[in-house]
Amino acid sequence: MTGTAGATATRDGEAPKRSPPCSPSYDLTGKVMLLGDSGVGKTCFLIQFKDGAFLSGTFIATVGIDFRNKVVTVDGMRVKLQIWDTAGQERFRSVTHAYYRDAQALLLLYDITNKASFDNIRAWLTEIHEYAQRDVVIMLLGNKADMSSERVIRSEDGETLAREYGVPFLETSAKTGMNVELAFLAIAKELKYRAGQSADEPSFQIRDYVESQKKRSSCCSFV
Ligand SMILES: Nc1nc2c(ncn2[C@@H]2O[C@H](COP(=O)(O)OP(=O)(O)OP(=O)(O)O)[C@@H](O)[C@H]2O)c(=O)[nH]1
Repeated sequence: MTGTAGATATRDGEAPKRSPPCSPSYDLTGKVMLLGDSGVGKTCFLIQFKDGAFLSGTFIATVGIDFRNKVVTVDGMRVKLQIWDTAGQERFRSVTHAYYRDAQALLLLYDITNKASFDNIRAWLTEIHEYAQRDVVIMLLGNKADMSSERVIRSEDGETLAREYGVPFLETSAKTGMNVELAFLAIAKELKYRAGQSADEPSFQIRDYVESQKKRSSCCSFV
């Protein structure tokens, strides 16, 4: 028996009941990439956001590139974030460069306990300017903020670098979840704003938004 797409099977003679038309479970989609040196916590950051879990134990470096989807709701709009987790190791760079072009947002991570990962941020930004779209949204993240006793990069150093490049900055922890959701929500809000969905709203500034939420987070435990 041949069937009709979207129809539910019935007894002979009865009109087939049609399924409701497929409606996508999101209003907008955006591609986000996680970048930064190997070991800064990109995979853990993504898993914390997607599943609310932290992978501790043996570190397994990402090979190539992988992605996960998550739909977030901002101001009543569902934004599907397609999040690409890249390998930080140098030998995979040529693979990941190919994915920069159609990314709308890049989360660039360093590890606050690893000076080299912070020093390499300028080289990452050079690569981004070479391979990504000119108007790509960039956010700088100082990860592993839970490891305060091993900190070698001060928060002010991250802030100064971010200001120099005109990008928003957050310290985060993929272990505790600190500021993980805020980073993605800020990106989703910016993508929504850029898509013109908020034409009647005052203009959205991602750096101001992140700063205001950071202040709320330090005063009222909001993440
Ligand atoms: N304490 C703490 N450890 C973390 C955090 N994020 C990641 N780690 C640990 O750091 C190590 C590296 O984490 P990954 O997420 O695999 O690093 P990555 O940046 O994806 O590395 P590549 O795949 O090689 O690019 C793992 O042992 C994690 O458990 C964090 O926020 N706090």
